[in-house]
Amino acid sequence: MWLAVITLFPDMFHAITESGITGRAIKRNQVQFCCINPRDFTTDNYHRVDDRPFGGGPGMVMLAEPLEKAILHAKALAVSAGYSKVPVVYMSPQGTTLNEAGVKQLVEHDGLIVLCGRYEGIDERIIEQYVDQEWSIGDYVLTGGELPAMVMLDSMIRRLPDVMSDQQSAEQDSFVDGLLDCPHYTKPDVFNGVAVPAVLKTGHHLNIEKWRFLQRYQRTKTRRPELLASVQLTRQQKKWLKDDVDTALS
Ligand SMILES: O=C(NCc1ccc(CNCc2ncc[nH]2)cc1)c1csc2nc[nH]c(=O)c12
Repeated sequence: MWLAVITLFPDMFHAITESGITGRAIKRNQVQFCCINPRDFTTDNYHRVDDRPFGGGPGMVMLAEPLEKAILHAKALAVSAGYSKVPVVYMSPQGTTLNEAGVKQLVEHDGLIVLCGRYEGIDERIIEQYVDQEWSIGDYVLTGGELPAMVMLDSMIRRLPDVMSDQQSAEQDSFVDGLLDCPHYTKPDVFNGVAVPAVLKTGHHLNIEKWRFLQRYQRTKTRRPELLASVQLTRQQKKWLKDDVDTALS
């Protein structure tokens, strides 16, 4: 996947390019990643990327011209890399709140240009003339769009084929079927006097799968009941639930 990020703080992106699964995917060239700094497209002596808002008010607004040049440069890079229609995504508090469905849609594209704002935001004419989608990562205020961009890109990159060591673990992600995750345990058997649930050491895979499902269902029901509305249970899972209720009532 071809990715270009437009940002005043390219060094921040070392967090995803230099380590972990995302760093490996970039090193393996499963992802082509670059940062483009609007400041490199300024022509004034002060390399201005922002200015005061028309109409007054606090803070500054990112200037349209350096952003436009950066976007056009990113589009030119995409074309020369063989990608024609590359959407422009703007990370914005006014955007749609990102979720797994949104990530799935985004990672279907061959290429993406991600625009990160700072200050109070960017000149509205850039949004009107160049932005295809606006995404937020939640209703809390941050200092810029870079961390939201990294959150979104991390979630996208792990979904690319052959990026996750065990594709299955990616598919079984709790958010894929809508349920929260079950508890996980590893050595030692007993930690501070607390033992691992016995079923996990039986090697009885069906019982283990049943236990894990019931844990996930119970956790979702207790912590995020609203998620249950969009959960599709398999016939087997429905039977396990029935068994569990019968056992509880017996
Ligand atoms: O650029 C981002 N944030 C920087 C930022 C923060 C505050 C303001 C000023 N807003 C004034 C206002 N808001 C409502 C009414 N008046 C502008 C820009 C950002 C990108 S995606 C995302 N997702 C979750 N949270 C985020 O902050 C972000």
